[in-house]
Amino acid sequence: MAHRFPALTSEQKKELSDIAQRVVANGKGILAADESVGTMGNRLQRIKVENTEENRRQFREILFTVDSSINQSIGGVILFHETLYQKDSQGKLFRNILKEKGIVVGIKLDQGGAPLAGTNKETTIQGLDGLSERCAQYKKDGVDFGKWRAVLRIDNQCPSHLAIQENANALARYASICQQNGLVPIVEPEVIPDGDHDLEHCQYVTEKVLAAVYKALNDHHVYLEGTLLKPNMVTAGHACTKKYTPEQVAMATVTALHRTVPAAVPGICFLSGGMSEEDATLNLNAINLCPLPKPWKLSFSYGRALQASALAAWGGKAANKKATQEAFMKRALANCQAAKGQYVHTGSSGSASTQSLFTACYTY
Ligand SMILES: O=P(O)(O)OC[C@@]1(O)O[C@H](CO)[C@@H](O)[C@@H]1O
Repeated sequence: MAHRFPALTSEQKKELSDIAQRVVANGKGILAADESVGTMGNRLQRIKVENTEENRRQFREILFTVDSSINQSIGGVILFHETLYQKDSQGKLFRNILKEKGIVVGIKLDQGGAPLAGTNKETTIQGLDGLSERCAQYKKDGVDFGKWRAVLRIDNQCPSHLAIQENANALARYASICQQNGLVPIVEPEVIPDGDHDLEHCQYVTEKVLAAVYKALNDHHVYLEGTLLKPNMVTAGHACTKKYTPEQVAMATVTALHRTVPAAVPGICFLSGGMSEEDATLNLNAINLCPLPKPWKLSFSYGRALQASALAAWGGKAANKKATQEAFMKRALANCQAAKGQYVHTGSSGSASTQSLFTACYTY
C-alpha cells in the first residue's frame, strides 16, 4: 500500500526522535514523580505526613533542587498536572528548575481506569477525549513527553483478548495524538505483579500484550523512533512461592522484548512495579548483562524504586533535606550504573532500599 498520507513531517520526526534519545542517553533514565493526589496520599500516609498540596510540593521541591549532577543519571521527569504548575520556595517553576538542569519534562496523560463489562474486573484507561488540546497546551508549557499507563492483570481468564486489544488500541491512539502535538509518548502497558503465577506465565502474557501493542502502534502510524516503552519486567507473581534470580528475570524479560519490540524503538524504561529499590536495580543490571541481542537502551522509569528511601529520610521535616537528597541521588546513580550493566552491589544499602514496595492491585 502506498504511503500517501504521511502522519508526520520529517522535521516533526526529527524532533520526536531527538527528545526520545536525550531521555535515555548514556545510561540515563526517568524519575516517575507523577503520582496522582490519591497515590501521593498513600505514600505520605506511610511516613505519617498529611496529604496537602503544600506537603506534596515540599517533597518534590527537595527532589528537583538536588545537585545538578543528577542530570548524569536522570534524563527525564514525569510530572502530575498539579506539579507542572508548582514553584519552589523562591517562586521558580519546577519545570524551569528541571529544564535548567537539562532534564526533559514529561506529564502523565491518562485519567484513570474504567471497567470493561463482561470481564473479570478488567479495565481500560480513560483520557482520550480532549487529549489533543491538553497535549498542545502542555507542549506550550514546556512539556516534551507524555505517559499513559494501561493495567493488565494475570488471573482466571485474564488478561482477556478484549482487555489486551482495547488497551493496546487506547495506547496507540494516545501515542498518535502525542506525536501530532510534538510530545514523545511513553507507552506503558503494565502487567501488574499480583497473583501466584510463575515466571514463564508472566513471560507468555507479557509477550502477548507487547505483540498487540506494537501491532496497534503500527496500525495507528506511530513513529517508533519517537516513542519510549515503559513495560513491566518479567517476574513471577508476588504470591508465587518459587523465587527467581535476577539472571532468570533478565533472561525472561529480554527474551520477551526481543520477540516483540522492534529495534526502531530507542529506549525501554522499566517501571519498578513494587519491587524493592535494590531488587529493581539488581534486575536492571542483570538485564543489561543478559547475553541476548539488545538493540534498544534498557533503562528505568521508576516511581517507588527511586523515591522510597528518600521519602523515609524526609519524614515531612525540612531539616532532613540533605539526607533526602542523598538518598535520592544514591538510587539515581545506582540505576544509572545498572542501565550500563555496571552496578556493583556493596551490601551497604539502607533498610528502606530492600523493603518490598508492593501494593495489591496498584492503580492510582
Ligand atoms: O511502579 P513504579 O515504578 O512505582 O511506578 C510506575 C508508574 O507508572 O506507576 C505509577 C502509578 O501510575 C506512576 O506514578 C509511575 O509512573
